[in-house]
Amino acid sequence: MLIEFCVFSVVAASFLLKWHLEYHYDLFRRLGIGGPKPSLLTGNLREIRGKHFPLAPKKSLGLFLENDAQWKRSRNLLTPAFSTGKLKMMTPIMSEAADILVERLTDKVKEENSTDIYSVLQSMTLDVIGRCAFGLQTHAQVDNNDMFLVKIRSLFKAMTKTKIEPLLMLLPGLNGVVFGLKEMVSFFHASPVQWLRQAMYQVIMARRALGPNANVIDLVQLMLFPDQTRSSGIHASRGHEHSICKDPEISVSLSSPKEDIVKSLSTKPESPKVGVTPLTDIEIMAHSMTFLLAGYETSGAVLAYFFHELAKHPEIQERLLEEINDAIGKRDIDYETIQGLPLFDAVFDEVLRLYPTATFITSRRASEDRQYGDVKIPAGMNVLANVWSLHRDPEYWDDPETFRPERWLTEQNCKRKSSFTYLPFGAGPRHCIGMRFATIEAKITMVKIVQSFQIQMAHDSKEDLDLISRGAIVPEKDVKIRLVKRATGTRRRAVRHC
Ligand code: HEM
Repeated sequence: MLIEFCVFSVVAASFLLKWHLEYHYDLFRRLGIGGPKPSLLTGNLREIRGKHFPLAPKKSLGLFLENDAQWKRSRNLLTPAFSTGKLKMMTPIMSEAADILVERLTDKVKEENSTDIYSVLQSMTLDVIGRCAFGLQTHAQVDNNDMFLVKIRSLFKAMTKTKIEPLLMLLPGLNGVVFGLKEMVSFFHASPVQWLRQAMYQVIMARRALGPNANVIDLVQLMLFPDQTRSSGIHASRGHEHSICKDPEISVSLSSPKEDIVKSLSTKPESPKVGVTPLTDIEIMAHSMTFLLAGYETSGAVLAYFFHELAKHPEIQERLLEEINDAIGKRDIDYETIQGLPLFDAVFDEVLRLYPTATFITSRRASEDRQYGDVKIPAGMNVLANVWSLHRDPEYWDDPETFRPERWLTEQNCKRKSSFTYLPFGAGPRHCIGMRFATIEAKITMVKIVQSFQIQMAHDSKEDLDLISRGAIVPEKDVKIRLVKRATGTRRRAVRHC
């Protein structure tokens, strides 16, 4: 009897599991959404892994993770930090980082026939975001062992290597448990996330100690004291030493023993004002981490794609140089001078059309049931825009696989930017908050590079880059190019270290 009961239970459980999986995998068909037929055991996992799609596009911190009223409040509080005025103040920092890049590459040209530009650019974008966002004088460009660089690299490496995706695909209910466990592990072990949080925490504490009148205006300061920094004439910080600040009074070492960060951070906002509830320390830390990761990963990859395409198109480089000479001449590059460079803008737009690096983060949750033709989107469902395919769809683009910046110089294609067929930075109220920051950084860097070097394909360059997805779509390994120094380069700006 017991044996019969056991056999019956196993058979019944198998039928139930089969029914559950069939029902689960049938969702898209029921909603009228086409696509490859899922297998009973693995769903569409094979197709997804084969094409290197990411599985958790919205797993991040800060703004990425927030929704509805919470997101709206944060976005309102953070938006002024990216105003034209604030960005103008940050451009000298970007320009200085680009000068260091040129110097570093000048040295490399003497020694190497082929340079991996991707790793060099990652270091530069880390220095830029470190300084503009947190006033940190990271030295990633000149020191490969810079702790921020080491930790951030190991964080992204770990993200590439994750082996839990298949499990989460089969049992989506485990999502919360797995991420909770990961949080716990990172809390008790010195994971890169823990180290970076610790660093952010120390910046926040140091800045709180300095108060609203500290003579700096970076993102942390703007988040801590939005009202004070909004109206004042204070300027962008050129950065502090790794121990956070040169001021001995608030100097703190990032390698100091671990503290219970979450407990010691305030969860109540300081001095709440009528109408606006300022960000709490925990929120500021989450937003800081988001800016750090978003600013480092996407911008480094986009600049690497820029180099790669220019190496393949020397004629465009010469036209860019002409444009710089006509529009800027010997003047220094700043916020104003980079505005009048239409060909540069076109090249930037075309790079982002072919390589929309953040393609898999443009998603929205449906707030109500909607019907689009035969497709039904139920309330609560997450919908992801497949920007990569959209940007290469022959229905919208002539010769879509070809790098052709000229397409952006026609009025018809310029209009396309506002028609939801071109979405490198997303769209609507939730579009990338760092869009102008990233654009200015890329343009300043590339103007200085084109002024200083000819970019060529090296003997070991790849015609088509191998790409991987780890949240953003980034080069899998090196991006090899050859640089030849031009006769006249950029002048090194006078650097004010204070
Ligand atoms: C070339 C570089 C970059 C690209 C291609 C890029 C792209 C994107 C995209 C596609 C989104 C989603 C937009 C949507 O859902 O409509 C996004 C969101 C976001 N980006 Fe960027 N990004 C870049 C650089 C940056 C930088 C430098 C920062 C910060 C300094 C940043 C911070 C953010 C944040 C915080 C969000 C979330 C916005 C929200 O949900 O309100 N990004 N980005």
